[in-house]
Amino acid sequence: MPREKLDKPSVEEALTRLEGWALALDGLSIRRTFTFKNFSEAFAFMTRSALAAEKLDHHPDWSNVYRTVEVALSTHDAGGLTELDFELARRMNVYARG
Ligand SMILES: C[C@H](O)[C@H](O)[C@H]1CNC2=NC(N)=NC(=O)C2=N1
Repeated sequence: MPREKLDKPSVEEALTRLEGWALALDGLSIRRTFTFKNFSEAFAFMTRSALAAEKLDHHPDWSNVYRTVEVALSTHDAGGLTELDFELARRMNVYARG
């Protein structure tokens, strides 16, 4: 999976095909807040996402409060967004659907 930084038009195009995520104000990450029925569902989502992150060798910046999970994805090594961020975001959207 490529780790080259995507240019702004590519980021904007990828975002139009990605439900629920927004570009951070600084343009360096994409963000989404997921809300679940309860803590167990939130934590199950985090477990699945963590395993996917390990497989991709690409890891979320996230925090969990009770039944919400706030996620920011960026590629620190590239100093911005890459295809890996969008791949992990797509997988997280699938896991959130249950
Ligand atoms: C050496 C290792 O591949 C890198 O440090 C990876 C690990 N996971 C990572 N995750 C994220 N989100 N960004 C990175 O730049 C990154 N780099």
